[in-house]
Amino acid sequence: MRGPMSDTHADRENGSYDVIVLGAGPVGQNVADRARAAGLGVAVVERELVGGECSYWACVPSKALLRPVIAVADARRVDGAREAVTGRLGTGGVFGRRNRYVTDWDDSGQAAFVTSLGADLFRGLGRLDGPRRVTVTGDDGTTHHLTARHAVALATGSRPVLPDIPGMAEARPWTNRQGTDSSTVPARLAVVGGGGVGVEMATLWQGLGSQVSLLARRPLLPRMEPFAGELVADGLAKAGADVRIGAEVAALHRPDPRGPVTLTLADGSRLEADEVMFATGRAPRTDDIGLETVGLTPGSWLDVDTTCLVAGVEGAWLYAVGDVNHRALLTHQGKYQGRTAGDAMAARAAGRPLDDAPWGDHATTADQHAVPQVFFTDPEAAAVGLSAEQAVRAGHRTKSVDVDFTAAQGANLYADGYRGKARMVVDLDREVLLGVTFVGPGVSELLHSATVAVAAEVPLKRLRHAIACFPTVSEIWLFLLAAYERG
Ligand SMILES: Cc1cc2nc3c(=O)[nH]c(=O)nc-3n(C[C@H](O)[C@H](O)[C@H](O)COP(=O)(O)OP(=O)(O)OC[C@H]3O[C@@H](n4cnc5c(N)ncnc54)[C@H](O)[C@@H]3O)c2cc1C
Ligand SMILES: NC(=O)c1ccc[n+]([C@@H]2O[C@H](COP(=O)([O-])OP(=O)(O)OC[C@H]3O[C@@H](n4cnc5c(N)ncnc54)[C@H](O)[C@@H]3O)[C@@H](O)[C@H]2O)c1
Repeated sequence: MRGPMSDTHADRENGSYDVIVLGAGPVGQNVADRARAAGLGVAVVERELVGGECSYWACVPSKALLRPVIAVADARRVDGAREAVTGRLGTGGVFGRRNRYVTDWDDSGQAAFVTSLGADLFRGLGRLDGPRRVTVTGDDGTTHHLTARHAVALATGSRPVLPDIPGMAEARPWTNRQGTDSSTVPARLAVVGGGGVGVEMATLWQGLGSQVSLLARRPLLPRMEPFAGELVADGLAKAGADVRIGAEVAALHRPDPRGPVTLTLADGSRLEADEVMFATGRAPRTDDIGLETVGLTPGSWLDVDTTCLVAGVEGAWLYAVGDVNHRALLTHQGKYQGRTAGDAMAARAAGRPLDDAPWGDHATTADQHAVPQVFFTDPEAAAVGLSAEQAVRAGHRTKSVDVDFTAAQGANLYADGYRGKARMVVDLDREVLLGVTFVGPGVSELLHSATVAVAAEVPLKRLRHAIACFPTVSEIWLFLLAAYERG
């Protein structure tokens, strides 16, 4: 096998590369970056926009749109500042801000970044065509046949799932795409699904002036501590949204495509809205990427090892990174996998030993122990590691400590009438943290302190010497540790 720095002009003319990356979202770009940094010849294939769902219809536009909503809510929590907030949000300014952050859905900047790495960018649909082979079909029907000496990385992301409900096609529902790229505010918006997309979209569109109904079968944010979903539901209700837990949509009717949509719920009641959005989970974009040509099942999530190699494929050449491996459907976690897998490919290509023991350079150990996540709702919900219930289920001997943020003067000074809660889950055998959850205004920037403590397994005896500044929201740490010590 040839080592790194093996791509020559002739190789590229022949479509021969060290590494081929399918999908130029944030994750694919990170694989390409690391592989190029190690001197490998890289081809990147993208069928839509370089930058992926995250840049144009997910993280970036949603946070660009949510920020003005939260900024106004924050100001309204401070006596004196509140009086200065008059009127409604300027939707022109809000949508203009979003358009700037998504570069008007023009990917030339990110495409230039990929080529600046020294990677070749192929525009078109990439499909595996047997081991180490990829075919790219462009919109204009042109075809490129590529081969990979060392690795193919599948970074094709995920798409929204629409449940099989009568009338779905007629209802022309919004998904995360319309929820983030629309520039008109529906007077009434029904949002179905109480996960991350549902709660953020409900916060956003209610804040922009829609009358939002959030329909969730189960309590909100089921993967976080229960109090997170409860406080977020309270916040939405306070903002004027109609939050219905235990609601199930049975049928949809929209006889006039320009008219309202009627939702019939399982209890027989009806709800009329101007748009309905489904935020009911994701499916992997693996149905049409040639998985069957390498013995895998089209449409499946891809099982991977700690270096992100796909299980059940001979020869250590096929990697799956980001949403497609279903480890953690988060950009930052996918990028971490991309960096780790890119480094592992380079080590394997050079014949160097792998450092894939837990927390090694070629191991994605944080995927199991220290995944951080923030929902940018009002209040924000932020968590890292295991919830109390997950920790017990994983067999740990634990103690959970809960503190109300009003204990911290920094929180009270940050927002009058601050409402929020924190929990830390302690591993009693090792006296380190397994997980931490913060819910409250401004907690998103507090989360990284907890992520460092969980990932680095900082002993609690040492953590008590990490002093939070007075008077900041971070003072919550002092009260969590004191509550733990009190027993
Ligand atoms: C509304 C919403 C908000 C979110 N907010 C956040 C957030 O705040 N923070 C966070 O961490 N995560 C957030 N997420 C999750 C985040 O968007 C995903 O985890 C992230 O986009 C995954 O990155 P990826 O590169 O794996 O996939 P994607 O971003 O989906 O990129 C995959 C790329 O592959 C391309 N592709 C697919 N198939 C092929 C093929 N056959 N050939 C060539 N190219 C192909 C696609 O066109 C796409 O460009 C959010 C998700 C949604 C829906
Ligand atoms: N800020 C962030 O980090 C952020 C924001 C949004 C999304 N994301 C990530 O993107 C991914 C996708 O989010 P999502 O909210 O689409 O999926 P999800 O799987 O997190 O939540 C979907 C919800 O819809 C419910 N549901 C499923 N079918 C339903 C039906 N027929 N009727 C009513 N409810 C139904 C499920 O019970 C679940 O609670 C998640 O992994 C999430 O973490 C992250």
